Amino acid sequence: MKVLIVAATEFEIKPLIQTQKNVEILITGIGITATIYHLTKKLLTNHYDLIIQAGIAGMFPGKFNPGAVLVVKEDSFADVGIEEKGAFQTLFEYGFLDKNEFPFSDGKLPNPSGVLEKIPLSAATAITVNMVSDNIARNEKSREKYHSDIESMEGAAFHYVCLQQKIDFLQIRSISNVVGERDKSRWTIDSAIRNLNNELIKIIGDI
Ligand SMILES: O=C(O)c1cccc(C(=O)CC[C@H]2O[C@@H](n3cnc4c(=O)[nH]cnc43)[C@H](O)[C@@H]2O)c1
Repeated sequence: MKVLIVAATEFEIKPLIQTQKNVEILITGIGITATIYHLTKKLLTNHYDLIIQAGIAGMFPGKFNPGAVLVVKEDSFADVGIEEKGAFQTLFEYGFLDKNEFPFSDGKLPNPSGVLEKIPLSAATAITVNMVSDNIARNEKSREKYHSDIESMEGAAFHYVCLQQKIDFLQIRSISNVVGERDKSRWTIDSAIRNLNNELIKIIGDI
């Protein structure tokens, strides 16, 4: 089985890079734009049976704990839309896009592949943002709207490209911080990356 591992930064998958020399890796850079460009470019000339995106993420407190490693069952572009007189509407709500136009289902980007069920990790609902914010009210609105457990800056872009290209995929995220926490001394990046890579190496070994 031909597998590609995708990450926004080399830092997030350093333990994997250092120990698994035969794994093919793509570092996209942080954010939606860089992810879509670099992943699509890679897929123009290469075929993979499975693509795994791995990275850290912020959590909305409640369901999971810092350091938890999760598999994402559904992701959404949470801040792509129109803000008018203080009220935000997605492209679907504004009427620019049909919420069931492929690859969207009800405005979201689920992982439909059977691979997800074979992964022994808790499944999470995610949102993806262009702009990380410490605005508590804004973050709470996003969490309520999408029932999201975690937030990243690339996940939905990854789902979008893989669904469009009809390639099986997995998004694996470990929790490094609470969404909106900008004091990096309160992030648990080291343990999040350690746990993420341990699980990633197990998954690759089991495939
Ligand atoms: O400052 C550092 O030392 C540092 C080291 C490694 C990574 C970072 C990042 O800022 C990584 C950004 C990366 O992580 C995802 N992420 C993590 N937490 C959140 C969040 O609360 N909201 C959205 N994204 C988050 C994101 O996908 C970025 O790619 C810093």
